[in-house]
Order: sequence, then structure tokens, then C-alpha cells
Amino acid sequence: MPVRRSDSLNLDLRLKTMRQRAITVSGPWFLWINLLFSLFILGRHYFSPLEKTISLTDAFPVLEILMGLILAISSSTIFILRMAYDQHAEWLSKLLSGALIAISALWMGCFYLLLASGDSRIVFPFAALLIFTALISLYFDGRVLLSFTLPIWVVILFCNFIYPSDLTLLNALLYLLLAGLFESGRRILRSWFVLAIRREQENRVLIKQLQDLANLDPLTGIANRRSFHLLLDKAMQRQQQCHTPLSLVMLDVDYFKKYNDHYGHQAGDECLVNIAQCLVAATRSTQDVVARFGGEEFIILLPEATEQQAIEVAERIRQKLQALAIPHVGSPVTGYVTTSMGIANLRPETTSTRLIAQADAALYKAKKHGRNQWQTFSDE
Ligand SMILES: Nc1nc2c(ncn2[C@@H]2O[C@H](COP(=O)(O)OP(=O)(O)OP(=O)(O)O)[C@@H](O)[C@H]2O)c(=O)[nH]1
Repeated sequence: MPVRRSDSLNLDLRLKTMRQRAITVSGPWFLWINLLFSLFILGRHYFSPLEKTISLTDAFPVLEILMGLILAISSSTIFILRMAYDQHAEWLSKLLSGALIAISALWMGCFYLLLASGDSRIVFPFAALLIFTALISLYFDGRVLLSFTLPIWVVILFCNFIYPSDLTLLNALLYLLLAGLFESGRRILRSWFVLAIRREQENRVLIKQLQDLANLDPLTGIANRRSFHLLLDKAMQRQQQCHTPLSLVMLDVDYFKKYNDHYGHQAGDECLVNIAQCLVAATRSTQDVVARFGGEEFIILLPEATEQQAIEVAERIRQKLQALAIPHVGSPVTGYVTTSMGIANLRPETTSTRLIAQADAALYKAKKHGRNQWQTFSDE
């Protein structure tokens, strides 16, 4: 199946959002690792069973300063992440990326100092561990992963050339092997990540399609009878708790059988779509519900609307249809498509079935009085 542009745009957008989320989930773990590693380097003389070598860093505590900065950046970023109100906010992911790039630059300085002073015992295991834990935590975001690991790769390679005593064939092979493992691992992990997001995206589309099938009328795209009942029950519960008004308008297209007989079923379908659009245009988009109740019958739920406000809606519909002026030569009413409408207002103790029956009774009255008009149940 060809990939549509909108689908790939959606996927790119979803990937971006998920990358932002993922970094705020695995970022803290990686910051803890950096924090522990910097503590280890600070206390290296206590942990190391090997004899202490004289090094550059003894003369001036640059290494201690660098490690102190890693400690400060890691711990403060972890703290901010813990305290943040929205754990997946975009600014948090930016803060984390920035913190990791800064930490990487500090590691670069640290490894350079150690290699320059000939103390390479902990550099290679530490660099390898850092690079592979970075891969585990950041594989989904190539840019951040590369920004963190590249300076470490570069400083080791650079020192191997500057200080050739360290440039053994074994080192070079090890370096190449690590780079190969890193890149292949990154590709595998990333492909799983993209696949998972793509599947999730497909599932979302599928769920939306199923929801639309269950809740929308396929011809007009407005709510169907089933979802109207659900929404009416919900609205009635809310209304009865808050004691606010609620009204219904039920509509029936006048002499629609004659319309079909004269213009054909296809034109009849188009007419129903136009009427549905007209009803939607005449109501408030946020809370009113326009639904197709049956063949050429529509119903409108007007929460928080008094009978007078429902009358205003019905009158607006009548005028909009009049302005549309869809020809209906078979109609004895006006020669154009018209509707009859029944209005019912919710009274205490009224059930939803009863309320619909009241709107239907008012609609029947409108038909009896000559169609192309509205009637209210309260006038009975
Ligand atoms: N084109 C089309 N026609 C439909 C659809 N659903 C129902 N109808 C037609 O709507 C017509 C309804 O006919 P009736 O119930 O006699 O109502 P009416 O002709 O409007 O008469 P009054 O309601 O008394 O004004 C029937 O001819 C149905 O075939 C639909 O989805 N598309």
C-alpha cells in the first residue's frame, strides 16, 4: 500500500513526541550513571588497587573540578526532572539534551587529562561503559546520542595519535570493534523503536475508524442514533445534577418520499447531507449534538438551552434551509425542501425516552399544522 504524505508527516510528528518522552524517561537513569562514574573518578585512589602514578592532574586539580561539574549538572538536572510538574514537557527534554552535551564535553576533558598524563587504566573501560550505557538510554534520538558519544570517541582517537605509545594494533582493533558494535546496536534498537511507534500510530488510526463506524452516520458524517442516546443520557445526568435546562429538537424532512421519487435516491442522499450540514451550521459546535435519528429524521440535543433558545435554533434552521432553497417540485408546501420540527424541554422526573417521545409528539403536531414549521410540546 503506498504511504500517504499525511501518514508519514503524522509518523514523523509522533516520533518527535515519543523521542521527547523517551529521553525524560531514560535520561535520569543515564544521569545517575554519570554521577556515579564521576564519584568513582573522584575517589579513584581509594578504589584502585594499583599504585598511584604521578600525573598531570596532581599538580592542578582540574580533574576534580571537571568531576565536580559533572556531579553538579547531573544532580541538579535529576532534581529539576523530579520536581517538574509535567514530566514529559518539551523544555525538560531540551534541558536534558543540553545537560548531556555539557557532561560529554566534561568527560572529553577528563579523558584527555588522564591519557595525556599516561594514566589510561580507567579510560578505556570507562569510555566503553559510558558509550554503551548512552546507547541504551539514547538510541531513539540519534542527534543527542551522537552529541554525547562523539566527543568521547574523538578524544580517544586523538590521544592515540598524539601519544603513539598507546597506539597499538590491539587498541586500533578494539576501537573499530567497539564502533561497529555501537553502530549496529544503534540501528537495531532504533528500528524497533520506529516499528513500535508505527504500530501504535496504525492502532490509533484503526481505533478512530472503529469509533467513527460505531458513532457516526456513514452518509452525513454526523452522530448516529446510537451515539445520540449515549450523549443524551450523559447530558441528562449532568443537567439533573446542575439543574440547568436541556432541550431537544426533532426534525423530519417534508415529503421526502416524493423527493426521492422525483429526483432519485442519489439526489436524495445529497439532499440529506446538505440538510445535515445546515443543522450543524445552525447549532453551537462545542456542546450541541446533531444526529441522524432515522432515514430522513434528525434530532438535535441542546444542553443548557431553554425552550426559548431551542425555538431560536429551530427558527434559524428554518431560515437557513429557506436560504439554501433546495428545489422540491413534488412538495405541496413551498416547492423547496422544508422540515417540520418538534421541540421538547426537559422537566424534572422526565426520562430520556419520554423526552424523545415529547419531541416526536411536537413534531407530529407541526406536520398536522401544515409542515415547514416548529411546534413545542409544552403547548399541548
Ligand atoms: N435518499 C435517501 N432516502 C432515504 C434514506 N433513508 C430514508 N429515505 C427515504 O425517506 C422516505 C421517507 O418517507 P416517509 O416516511 O413516507 O416520509 P415523507 O415522504 O417525508 O412524508 P412526511 O414525513 O409525512 O412528510 C422514504 O422514501 C425512504 O426511502 C436515505 O438514506 N437516503
